[in-house]
Amino acid sequence: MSAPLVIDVRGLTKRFGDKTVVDHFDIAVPRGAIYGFLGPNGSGKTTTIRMLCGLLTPDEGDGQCLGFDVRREAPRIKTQVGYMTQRFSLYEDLTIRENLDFVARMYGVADRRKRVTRALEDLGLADRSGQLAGTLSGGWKQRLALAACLIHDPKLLLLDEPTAGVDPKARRDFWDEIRRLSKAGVTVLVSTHYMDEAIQCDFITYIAYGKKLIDGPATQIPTIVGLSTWRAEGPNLVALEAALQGQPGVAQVARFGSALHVSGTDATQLEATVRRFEAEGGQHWSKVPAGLEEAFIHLMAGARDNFSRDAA
Ligand SMILES: Nc1ncnc2c1ncn2[C@@H]1O[C@H](COP(=O)(O)OP(=O)(O)OP(=O)(O)O)[C@@H](O)[C@H]1O
Repeated sequence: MSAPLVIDVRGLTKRFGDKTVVDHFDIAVPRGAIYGFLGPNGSGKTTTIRMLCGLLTPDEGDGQCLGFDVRREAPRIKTQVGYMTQRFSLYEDLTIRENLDFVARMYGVADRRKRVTRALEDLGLADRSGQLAGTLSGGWKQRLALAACLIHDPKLLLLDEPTAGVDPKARRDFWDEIRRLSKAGVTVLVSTHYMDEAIQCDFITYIAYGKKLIDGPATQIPTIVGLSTWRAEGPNLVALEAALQGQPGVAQVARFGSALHVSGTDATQLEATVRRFEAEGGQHWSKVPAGLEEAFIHLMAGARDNFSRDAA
């Protein structure tokens, strides 16, 4: 039997003035899932998250979050959600313990002092409990923010770019914690711009210009998009990149470290083009599985075209 849905909304729409920033967005998130929320800057992720947790009222659309109506029962949703905002939103001039105590008090947490002490220990913050939050490094601030949004044992975590600007070790530790929470039955909706994080999600939805472009299991997104990808390694990649543009079957050419990835949806045409370039020598070509990044670049190119048409 499939897991019950913790979030199930349809047609969610938000307008600011005459601008529609979230446009008929649907999402269904099963209990215990880690659901990645991706899209370029300004695509409407934060606005959607704020509608889901009851901080913003949708202009259109309906559905439930944690079994409560997103329009009519926002106060009840708020009590069971842990929301980590994009910017550090705790008090810089309070200590770590004081911040956690303040949040625990707001949520009316029972046995508050014990709960705060446990939170400090769980997240490895016990030794630093007397330190002012404002003096913490980015990684430790992020740990504190996570501890604060877990203090009332929420069933759903909404994390808005929680690892932006955090070093790789801290990001890895953070994701270990997310997986541990998910195993314990906590549902996680997390926005991110990092592909290595996206691939760790059970499901992904990708939004651009307020509209959902795709959703599905993270590992299946490239297959759903239907991309075929070839990798070119060797010298003169700048010239190769220019020469490949507009060739039959080539939908996109993108740099991946020291290589070029060339992708398209017409596998036969693309291979014919690749073979032609391969015959000229110079670079080493290999077929590689399409990744999430190629899939999203491809989707974005299509979305831009549609957006220009819409705007025209
Ligand atoms: N209160 C507001 N009033 C007017 N416009 C707003 C408001 N909040 C957000 N917007 C606009 O809505 C659009 C979507 O913003 P949002 O923050 O939801 O995007 P995002 O996908 O979270 O972006 P990022 O990845 O940069 O955080 C942007 O154009 C933003 O300027």
